[in-house]
Amino acid sequence: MDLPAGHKVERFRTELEKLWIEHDEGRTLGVAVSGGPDSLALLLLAHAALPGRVVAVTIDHGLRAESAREARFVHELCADLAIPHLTRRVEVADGNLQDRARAVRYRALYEAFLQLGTNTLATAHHADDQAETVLMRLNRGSGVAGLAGIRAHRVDFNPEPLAEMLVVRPLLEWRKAELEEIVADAGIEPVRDSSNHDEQFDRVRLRNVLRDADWLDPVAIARSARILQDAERIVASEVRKTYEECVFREGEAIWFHPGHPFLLELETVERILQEFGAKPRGSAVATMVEALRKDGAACLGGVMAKRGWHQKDSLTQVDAWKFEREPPRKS
Ligand SMILES: Nc1ncnc2c1ncn2[C@@H]1O[C@H](COP(=O)(O)OP(=O)(O)OP(=O)(O)O)[C@@H](O)[C@H]1O
Repeated sequence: MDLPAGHKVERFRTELEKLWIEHDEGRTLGVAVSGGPDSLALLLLAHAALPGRVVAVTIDHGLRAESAREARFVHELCADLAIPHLTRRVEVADGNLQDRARAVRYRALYEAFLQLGTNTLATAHHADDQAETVLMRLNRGSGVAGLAGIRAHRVDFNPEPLAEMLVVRPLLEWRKAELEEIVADAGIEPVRDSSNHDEQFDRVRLRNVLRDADWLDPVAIARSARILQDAERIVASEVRKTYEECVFREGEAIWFHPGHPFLLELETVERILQEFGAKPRGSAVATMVEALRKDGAACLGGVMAKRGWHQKDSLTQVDAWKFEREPPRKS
């Protein structure tokens, strides 16, 4: 089997080193491999860049008839490359199938990788995935966190056994076509998931639009998302400061002293709403802040907000916004 060319392996190694915080020579990298072209390319790149330090896991959701066969195919490929590999079968209850399947998949991945001796795993999300995600969120009026897209790295927790998991996405600036080429050059026939073409999913419709719009550049979109991931961290620290200095809890009510840039008011109000257990969309929170600025009153997610005088202390009254739970409606 032909492994990826040297310059591709070098490019991958450079990207991985940026993400692999506290990288040390002996550390093992877990690769989540579905058997599709993207994750097979990730497996080949990782194997070439870190020989003897890669382990892999495949999750069999059992949602498609061929899934057990596909997991066996990945297992055999890993055996050929001497890569330790585990398959985990998971059950997904009905409901929001994709979200639910994702949560169950990550949990199972974490447990299997811990069993294989690593708490670091890579997934094969690439620039085309990132561009689809960012465009879908732009179209929903998302804020900074949404537009930051798929995170290049994130830390998560596995409850049992308790472990900090580092998830890295070293392929976010690679095009899908480049990954397919790596797999084809190795002479491997990847698994094809038919739901990747199902037009009932927004993502697939957008994928088709992107394919036909050759003037849109997914790598450029992915780079912007990366900048926004930094911006998100900076905004988060400003929001923490605003929260400490300008938000006051009084009994069941929360007061906020406004007069900040729109973005800070938006993020702070979103956090206040979360304190009441509400989780509205970013675009709805933006509408609420606009209404508060203009009319001094707004309701969202069971929380009402009104402009009023906040008696901050015996000497100071501040023109502020007061947030309270909406009273139960009379029948
Ligand atoms: N069945 C699976 N087994 C192992 N890894 C998987 C499986 N499905 C997906 N992955 C990993 O997750 C990556 C993204 O997959 P995909 O785009 O299908 O999932 P998603 O639901 O959009 O992503 P995510 O769940 O991470 O938000 C894959 O490239 C692969 O690394």
